Amino acid sequence: MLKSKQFAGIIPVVDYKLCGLDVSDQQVKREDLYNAGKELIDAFSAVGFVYLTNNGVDSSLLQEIRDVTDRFFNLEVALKERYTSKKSIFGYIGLNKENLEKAKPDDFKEAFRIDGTVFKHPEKLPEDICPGFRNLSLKFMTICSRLTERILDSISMAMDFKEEDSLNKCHNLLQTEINSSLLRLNYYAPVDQNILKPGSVRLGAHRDLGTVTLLFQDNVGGLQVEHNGKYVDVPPLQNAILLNAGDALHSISGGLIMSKKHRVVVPQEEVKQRLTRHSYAFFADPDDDVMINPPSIQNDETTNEASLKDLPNSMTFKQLCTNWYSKTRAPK
Ligand SMILES: O=C(O)CCC(=O)C(=O)O
Ligand SMILES: [Fe+2]
Repeated sequence: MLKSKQFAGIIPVVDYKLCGLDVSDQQVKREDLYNAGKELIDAFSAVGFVYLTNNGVDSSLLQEIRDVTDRFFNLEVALKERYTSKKSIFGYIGLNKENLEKAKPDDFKEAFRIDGTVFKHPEKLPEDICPGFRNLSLKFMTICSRLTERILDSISMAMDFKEEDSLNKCHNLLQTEINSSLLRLNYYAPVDQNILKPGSVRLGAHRDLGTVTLLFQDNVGGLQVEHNGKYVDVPPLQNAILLNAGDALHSISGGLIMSKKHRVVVPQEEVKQRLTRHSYAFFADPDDDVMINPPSIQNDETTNEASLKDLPNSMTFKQLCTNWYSKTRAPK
């Protein structure tokens, strides 16, 4: 039974005011973390997604991030491509350069990926062509990590995990190069029907592979989640962060928490097609050396899940990413 009283469409809404970042580490109460955790788990096990309101992330920071990303993505392609890395997934990725859903044309989006290596190598950020990018993105990543720690505490307590098995113990190394957690700044340009291939999506259907994703989206819409065999709209909710569980949390929770497929479609209305869509996704992953079971096969035609059968029952998260995800999915 879902305890949440409020919903946005089918997405339960959890009020995090007693646990959000406005409350200091010293003041936050275990009981409040536990109660919120119970609501999160209810939502994750029913729909896989939940909106978190009163989370303490400052809306003026989000506006600054939006301004700086608008400035960056509006630069000439050749300038942005100076920040595309050939060796890693860090940096700029151009329009139609990725494909999360093999049956569809390439994803109609641009993005900039920032992982934990940035704290040692801030020169990987495009500060010279986009002043302000560096400080803002580092600040934003730090805030996302802090909120993630609270959320993982809430979930661990509500799951009755022992202190030594808590989710935060598996995410000790957030913001380092031995944890693959990542901030992806997504920029979905206005859709030009003349160049769009039939069947195009802004982001192909996929499941997230880590523990929990914090998604900040504007009010344009287009995100859909698979629910009871159908794709259902996720209506934007102002000032709320959308959380969704990934495959790693599905495994760690013994299958209780659902990692649901989702996608971003091109809006039907022409007025909406002419809008730019912004979203920022912070993907929290377990540390590289955390032992994890491969997710149970979820009948997912978008990836080659059959290859899961060849995997051992338990391996490190890093091995899982290298042996399976990198062969079956586009990088997150
Ligand atoms: O842009 C969005 O709203 C969804 C992004 C997403 O699902 C992802 O980045 O994994
Ligand atoms: Fe996703």
